[in-house]
Amino acid sequence: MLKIAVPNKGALAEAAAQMLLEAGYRQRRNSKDLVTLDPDNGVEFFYLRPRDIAIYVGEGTLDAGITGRDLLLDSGAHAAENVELGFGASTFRFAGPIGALSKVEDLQGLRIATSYEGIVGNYLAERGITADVVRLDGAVESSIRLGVADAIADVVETGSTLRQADLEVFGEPILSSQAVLITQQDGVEPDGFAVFKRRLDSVIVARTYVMMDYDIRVDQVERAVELTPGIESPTVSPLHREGWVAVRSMVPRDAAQKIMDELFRLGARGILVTDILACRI
Ligand SMILES: Nc1ncnc2c1ncn2[C@@H]1O[C@H](COP(=O)(O)OP(=O)(O)OP(=O)(O)O)[C@@H](O)[C@H]1O
Ligand SMILES: O=P(O)(O)OC[C@H]1O[C@H](OP(=O)(O)OP(=O)(O)O)[C@H](O)[C@@H]1O
Ligand SMILES: [Mg+2]
Repeated sequence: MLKIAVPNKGALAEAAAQMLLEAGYRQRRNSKDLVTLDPDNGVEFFYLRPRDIAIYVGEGTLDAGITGRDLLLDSGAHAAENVELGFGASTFRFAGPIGALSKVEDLQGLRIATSYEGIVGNYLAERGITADVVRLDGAVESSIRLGVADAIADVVETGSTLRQADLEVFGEPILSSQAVLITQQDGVEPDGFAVFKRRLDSVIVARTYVMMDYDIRVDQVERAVELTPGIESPTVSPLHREGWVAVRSMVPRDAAQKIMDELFRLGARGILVTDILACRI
């Protein structure tokens, strides 16, 4: 039985469960459940704090897990990223009172509040900066106003929490994070892991692409398929109407409208876009 760690709460929990459902796995019905067995698929899901997931996977107690790249790096666990899952995106940044700090070197000798002691400690050490890292559990943005820190290092998604606290980011982003599938570093691939990973990869493809169908005159088909090359190759089928063909191809979702405009300009008609529910590429 494949043992998979899933965030039990926090920013990644809902999206992770949703992705697993779309991949055809059973998920817990009650948000208090600690474990869910999916015997049909040979997987057991363990709902754990996202910060702890890399530890279980690194120790080999669990085969794989979903967590944030920032949490994985912060943990220092013996686990590695396997695939980016395309949700939970954020950056990890330094911030300070507006106008007070402009570069990472300005942190020398200051107090920096963060929940990510590992990442911040390594980042400063690599740059030869000595600062006092104050470890807090959350609501880090309040720490400067409340007098326990001079700067913070925290997750920034929309930036609205920083604005509320009259803080601004400075320096380069420390890292870009998102949800990732992790496995033990240098471990043997667990039984059944290839199928599990393929299912998640397929959800990502189904979310990233749409199916596009259109009719086009034969003399324009070469130009049209240049716009819609698909992943392997587009399907071109004859139409009853003389001199026309039907084309079917996967296109990136975020480019679909622009491609439709260009196809229309080439004379394509009956251009239809549909969602892909599931796939194996
Ligand atoms: N807006 C966000 N706020 C916090 N974490 C986010 C956000 N967007 C993405 N993440 C990611 O979620 C993970 C943090 O999850 P975690 O559950 O520890 O924090 P949380 O959502 O702040 O939960 P809590 O504070 O309730 O424990 C990190 O990988 C982080 O990059
Ligand atoms: O850039 P934003 O969109 O504002 O999101 C980032 C904020 O959200 C998270 O806090 P959360 O609400 O999880 O509270 P916490 O600090 O107590 O964990 C994170 O720690 C930041 O504070
Ligand atoms: Mg939080």
